[in-house]
Amino acid sequence: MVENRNELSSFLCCCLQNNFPFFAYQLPKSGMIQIGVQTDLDLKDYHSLSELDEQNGFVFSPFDIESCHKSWFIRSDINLAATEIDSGSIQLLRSADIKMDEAYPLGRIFESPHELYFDQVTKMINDLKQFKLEKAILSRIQMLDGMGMNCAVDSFLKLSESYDSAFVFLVSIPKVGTWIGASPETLLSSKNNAIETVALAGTQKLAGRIVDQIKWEQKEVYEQALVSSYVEKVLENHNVSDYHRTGPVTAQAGNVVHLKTTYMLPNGMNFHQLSNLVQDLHPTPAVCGLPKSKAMDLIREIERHDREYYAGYLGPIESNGSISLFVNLRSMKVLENQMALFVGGGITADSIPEKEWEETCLKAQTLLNVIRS
Ligand SMILES: C=C(O[C@@H]1C=C(C(=O)O)C=C[C@H]1O)C(=O)O
Repeated sequence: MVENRNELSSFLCCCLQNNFPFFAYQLPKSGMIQIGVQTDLDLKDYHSLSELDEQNGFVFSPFDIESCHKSWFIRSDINLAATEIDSGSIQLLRSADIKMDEAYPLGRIFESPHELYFDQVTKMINDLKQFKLEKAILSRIQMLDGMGMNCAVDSFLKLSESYDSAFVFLVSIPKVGTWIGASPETLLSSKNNAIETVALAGTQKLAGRIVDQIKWEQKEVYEQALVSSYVEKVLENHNVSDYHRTGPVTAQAGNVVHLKTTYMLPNGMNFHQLSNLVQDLHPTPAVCGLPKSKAMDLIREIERHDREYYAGYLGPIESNGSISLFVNLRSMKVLENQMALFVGGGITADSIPEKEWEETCLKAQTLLNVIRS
């Protein structure tokens, strides 16, 4: 826990209450929270990451880039490490007062109860068989009543204290939304000359077992292999061949484990090349499916809610070309007096609806165990 937790908490609450576009995040294994605040409401939306070359800030992109949701860039006009925050830091915010007079549009949040999810999985399995698709990801929303804006900062801080190996974030854009999460999945990261992407899929309950001794069934191995071969195809299309692959190994994410293959890419890719790679990687078959466009159509047809930024990507980018982008998973959209928790899982022709429901409950617990503690 950071020593100045109270000051940090007041600072983040002040950002929220005063409608600043801002972000706070903790990179995996960094143990350090970084904060960036944009001091006006002139937000930039982008189509391709390459438009953001040499900028410092944070990107927030939706699952479906053809939807009404835009990809946003938050500038970090104020850039602070959490440890630097003291009572004087709030003065910095006060000097840039940007109170908005319009209310937030909250959008349509549609919870999928057990019965509906069960029916949707069954339909998805039938469609996968009928149209010969390999995999599609079905998601649902669980509403958390009585936990809203006033719990946002505390929930973020608790997640940052509990999940050292996740990308823990709190991001807020007026009129777009406030999101919190602890993602286990890197989309693409390039820092200190190490460029990395992963293929993550397959889920089991950890249940007190030793991570390295966990065995996987054929269905999960197949699901994860689909993601790996997709990543490899994208790399090949971008003429990246001399990468180093590790795995698949079992990786822990709170109370669940996944299968994960890590790809270390050759040094020296510039921002433009990385942007193009992101464009093609997203959304991976870990959150959309295969073949991509048919899986996307199936998701649009079967899911009744709008994923918005769930299963999109987000993270900091720096003017020196560093990027740390993660998939927006194990995350919640914060509403006035509720939170909408998004969870999903990969469906194949062999899926069993009840097991798929249980998997989403397990994933939801990753967040619930911590924020309700
Ligand atoms: C879709 C989610 O997770 C993704 C799907 C997984 C799966 O199908 O087993 C595992 C990890 C993630 O890539 C989620 O957490 O909502």
